Amino acid sequence: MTSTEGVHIHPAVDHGIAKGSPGFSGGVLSCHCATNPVRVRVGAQTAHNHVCGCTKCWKPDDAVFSQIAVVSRDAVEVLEGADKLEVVDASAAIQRHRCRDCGVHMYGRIENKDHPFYGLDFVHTELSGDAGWSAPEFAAFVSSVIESGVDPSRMDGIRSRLRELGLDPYDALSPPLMDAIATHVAKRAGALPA
Ligand SMILES: N[C@@H](CCC(=O)N[C@@H](CSCO)C(=O)NCC(=O)O)C(=O)O
Ligand SMILES: [Zn+2]
Ligand SMILES: [Zn+2]
Repeated sequence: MTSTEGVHIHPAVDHGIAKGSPGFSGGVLSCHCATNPVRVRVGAQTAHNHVCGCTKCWKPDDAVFSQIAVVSRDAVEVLEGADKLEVVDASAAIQRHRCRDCGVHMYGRIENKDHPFYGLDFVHTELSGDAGWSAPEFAAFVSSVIESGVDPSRMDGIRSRLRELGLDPYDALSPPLMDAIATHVAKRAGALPA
């Protein structure tokens, strides 16, 4: 059996996963700047929280995965420090707005109205001091951690640890999200009724 001792995923899950609170209605995310932090209000509970191994999502120092969830873009408002925000990659589907001083990603927005997830922003709820955010439910883009330099020999341990935590590992998004994407594509192509 593969040992999971000493396998770190992300600080928000390494010591057990906090459950979301019923009725939780959001909070304020702050970047890591000691002075004049960027502050972003997320005025609703998040959904589809997951850990993500892709190279594009922001990870705290030494974490192998990011933790990221979605929320309606209407619920996201920059309260302070808008002048410090810059888009990491304007050509990406998810335009991640990061603090140019500390590098933390404050929200990721989809501007393409044809994208299956248009209307949802991506946020890292660990940037909030509030408890009650929706709990991570699965692990996405697990094989992608290799692209960040993780030795492939560590993958058995990483996948075992994810399963131990109850975060089923996938090399893309979870099956329900992949089905939602495929349904959107099929409707646009006329393969399914709109
Ligand atoms: N192997 C690539 C995968 C990058 C990727 O496709 N990431 C996903 C998930 S991010 C949140 O779960 C994605 O949808 N990306 C769109 C975008 O970043 O704009 C890698 O690791 O880079
Ligand atoms: Zn900052
Ligand atoms: Zn990602």
